[in-house]
Amino acid sequence: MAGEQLLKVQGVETYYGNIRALAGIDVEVNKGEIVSLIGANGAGKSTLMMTICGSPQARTGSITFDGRDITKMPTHEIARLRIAQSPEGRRIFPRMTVLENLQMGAGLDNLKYFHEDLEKIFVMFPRLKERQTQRGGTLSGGEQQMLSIGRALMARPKLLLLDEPSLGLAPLIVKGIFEAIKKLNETEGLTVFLVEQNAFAALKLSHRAYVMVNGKVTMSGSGKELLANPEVRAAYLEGGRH
Ligand SMILES: Nc1ncnc2c1ncn2[C@@H]1O[C@H](COP(=O)(O)OP(=O)(O)OP(=O)(O)O)[C@@H](O)[C@H]1O
Repeated sequence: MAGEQLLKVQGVETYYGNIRALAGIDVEVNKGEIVSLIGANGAGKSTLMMTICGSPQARTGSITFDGRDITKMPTHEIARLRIAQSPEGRRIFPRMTVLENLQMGAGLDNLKYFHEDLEKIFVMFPRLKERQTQRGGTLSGGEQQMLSIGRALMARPKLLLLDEPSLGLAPLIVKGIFEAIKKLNETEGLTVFLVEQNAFAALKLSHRAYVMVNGKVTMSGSGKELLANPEVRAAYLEGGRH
């Protein structure tokens, strides 16, 4: 049901050796929401995404997903609960074709929906349909991003985690990808947690957002509130495209 809590991150600390990358994070995502996490390089955004997926694991605090404690669950079990990730850098399989990459995303559980889901993704990203037989590694950056999102969607996620979908892409391509995310949310009720350096695009798209600085959440609010917030504007929006 829309509005119900789906993900709750409470007091999470994550370390790389002795270095504390997350210093007590509290974040919530409700069903049907698009929530974004913005912040500068090195703030810990990707680390939070990875911690939700169980690698690295949180040293303290708790992560609950769909009513289950996933804090110490191995990554493959977390994926089975239908959290799908489109990671930073896309990580598609470069030697496999577009179609094979999408098949890999579907996994064995979803084979019966394969053709239906594939058609949806081809409607969303017609470019992928045209390039079905092309190897992933030879796609353009934008096409690889579409493939990475498409592959994550083939898993029929309850929660889609997107790490920097706009990275290295031209503004027009970013616009197309963000519109596709918005449409998925509106038509299918897909819940999305998005990490972005492109704060303007992310805040415009999101129902709610968190600002992260040095491993801590320093601000949160609706996308609109944060877009209008002078501190956010000065730190993340001045000089940007808006
Ligand atoms: N594998 C690792 N080993 C050691 N330190 C790491 C590792 N990965 C990240 N860090 C450190 O943890 C901190 C948070 O990094 P993280 O990648 O989560 O930030 P980010 O907000 O996603 O940044 P960016 O936008 O640049 O990707 C940084 O100081 C980074 O150097």
